[in-house]
This record gives sequence, structure tokens and C-alpha cells, in this order.
Amino acid sequence: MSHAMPHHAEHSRGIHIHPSILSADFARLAEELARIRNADAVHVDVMDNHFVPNLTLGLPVVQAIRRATDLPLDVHLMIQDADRWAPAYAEAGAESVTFHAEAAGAPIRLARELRSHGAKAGMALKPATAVEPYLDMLEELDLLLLMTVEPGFGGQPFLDVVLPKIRRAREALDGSGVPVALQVDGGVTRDTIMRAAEAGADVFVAGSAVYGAADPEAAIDELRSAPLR
Ligand SMILES: O=C(CO)[C@H](O)[C@H](O)COP(=O)(O)O
Repeated sequence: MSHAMPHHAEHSRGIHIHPSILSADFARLAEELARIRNADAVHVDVMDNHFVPNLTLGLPVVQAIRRATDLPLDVHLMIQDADRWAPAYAEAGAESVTFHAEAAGAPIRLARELRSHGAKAGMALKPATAVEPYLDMLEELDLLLLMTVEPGFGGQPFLDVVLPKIRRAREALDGSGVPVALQVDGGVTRDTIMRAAEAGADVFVAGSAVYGAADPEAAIDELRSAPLR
């Protein structure tokens, strides 16, 4: 992209905000979902206490969330043995199902299986996992998630050390011409979203920045407009 272009032209690919219900009140999920009606999708963190040191929710709760909102579900599986468990989340009606590269035995086969169930196929990388070994499989994916915190907990600070990886992924995606969403998750705020968007991300997961606000829908609007300023 030419440096002569106006700053906002770099964001013409769009800014999508996916609030993470990890930071919501789990005893009032339906009400919490009704507080984010202007979101682009709801991000659902599934953790198994093995891949990450935290335990959240599984398939029955994802099925209940599917019935409780019209928003698309962006399911992020932080679980071991993703090959075995991920397809059921696609069958449950998730718009996208994201597994971790570190937890998948056969990522290409799994991505194809998710698509065959009608879901978008997402693959996530922890902060210390290099993206380069996976650049040959971009066409198998609809979404690439680069974690900007160590997965497991909300409320952690954004890891700027991931920014060069976001830039390299953006260059590879633009060079390949394959339409893969580039998502970041962890520590996204009105400040950090600008750096992540400038580096090339276009889908932003935000937990505490949305559910920690008095007005989550206003917080979503602020996040959406922040990189355009
Ligand atoms: O995947 C996650 C943690 O593993 C969460 O989605 C993420 O951390 C969001 O929370 P916050 O915006 O508060 O950092």
C-alpha cells in the first residue's frame, strides 16, 4: 500500500468488533447478549483447563447461546484434541469455529471438516507461535487469530511484541489474495486497537473493554471508530 494514501485508507478493509462473553456475567448470559446488539459477532471462549489453565463452558452452553441471540457466534476453542471436539461446535450453528494450531493434529483436515459442516474455519496462534509454518494453508482458512495475550484469562495487557507477526500475516494475506479475516484477541482497548489495526488486523475481540464499560454498546462504537481517527 502506498504511503501517499490517507491514513484511513489503510483501514478500508473494515473494523469488526467481537465482544468476548468471557468478561460477561455468566449467570445472566441472555441479558448480557442483549447489551451488545451492535456487535458484529459474539466471541465465545471455550476452555478445557488443559490447553489453558482455566475452565469456562462447553457445547451445551454454546447451544443455549445460539438460541439466545441472533448475533453470529465466533467460537474460540482453547482446548486440547481440537480435531475430536471442534466439528460439534460447527454443527451447533457457530458461524466460525477457531481451533488452536498448537492443539490440532491435522489442521488442514480439521479446517476442511469445519467448512463441510457449514462453518467458517478459524485457526489461532498463541503469542509465541510463529505464523510462517502456516502460510501455505491460508486458503484452507476463513479466519486467522493471532493472540495478543497468553490465552486463558481476560483483562491482561496487550502484547505489543505480537505486532510484527500481525504485519507479516497481513502482508502474506494481501500477497496471496485469499480473503482470510485477521483477528486479534487480548488486551484490545481504544488505545491498542489502533496499533493492531495499523498492523493489519480487521477483527477485534474485546472482553473487558466492552463488558467492563457502563454502556457496552457505546464501548463497541468507540472501539469501532478509534482506528479511523
Ligand atoms: O481469549 C481470551 C483469553 O484467552 C479472551 O477472549 C480475551 O482475553 C478477551 O479479554 P480482554 O479483552 O479482557 O483481554
